[in-house]
Amino acid sequence: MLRSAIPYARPGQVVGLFGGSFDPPHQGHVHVTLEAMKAFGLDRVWWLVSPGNPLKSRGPAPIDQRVEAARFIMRHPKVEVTDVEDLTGTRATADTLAALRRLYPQVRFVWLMGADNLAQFHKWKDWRLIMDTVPVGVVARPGDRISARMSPAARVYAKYRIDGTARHLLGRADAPAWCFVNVPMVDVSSTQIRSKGGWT
Ligand SMILES: Nc1ncnc2c1ncn2[C@@H]1O[C@H](COP(=O)(O)OP(=O)(O)OP(=O)(O)O)[C@@H](O)[C@H]1O
Ligand SMILES: O=C(O)c1ccc[n+]([C@@H]2O[C@H](COP(=O)([O-])O)[C@@H](O)[C@H]2O)c1
Repeated sequence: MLRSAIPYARPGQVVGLFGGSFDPPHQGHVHVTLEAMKAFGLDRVWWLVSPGNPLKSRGPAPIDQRVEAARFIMRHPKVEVTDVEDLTGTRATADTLAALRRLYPQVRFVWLMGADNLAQFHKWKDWRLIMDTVPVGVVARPGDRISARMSPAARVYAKYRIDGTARHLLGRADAPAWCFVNVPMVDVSSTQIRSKGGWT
């Protein structure tokens, strides 16, 4: 596979970063991307295909395979599928964000994730630093809306929550700021797909 060139963004643009294992990518990922772009006032979204989630013991399929599949499924002029963490040599999101902020000092980044990841967020390396550094956009996921809203991260950062009715302000908000959007949900996961034969 052709390695990604470092993606381009103009100074001042708001870029949503959507990190994931994408093992395999599916319509839930596409749905979250399009909803987040609309909801949070993003100029672009970069998919960060992870070399390996630091909290998952099971290694994913080879990154080239996941990037290729992601490019096949996610086709939108404002969305770019990247293997940026291979370029930066980072695994933990806090480290990836630090590297990207050094590389793009004039770009405004927003971290995007599904509700299941907000529920687990307090287990991530330097999670408070992430919250204090970039706005975070969270998209509803079947089964995880309540656990996300009651999660340690949601509670600790409760006063920095932007109400869903003001969601469009998130992209240009200063951190800490986060917003949970209760959009229509797509009930699909990579685990389900793998259990039905996965990539074949
Ligand atoms: N159907 C969905 N609705 C909302 N968010 C989703 C959905 N599927 C994935 N996401 C979000 O996409 C990001 C990447 O997820 P990931 O690639 O791990 O997919 P997954 O389906 O959760 O995989 P797995 O089942 O292997 O855990 C995460 O932030 C996750 O919360
Ligand atoms: O930084 C961490 O400690 C950390 C822990 C768990 C997940 N993440 C990131 O969260 C994103 C979603 O991961 P996943 O495996 O749920 O698709 C992906 O970019 C991971 O690198 C990051």
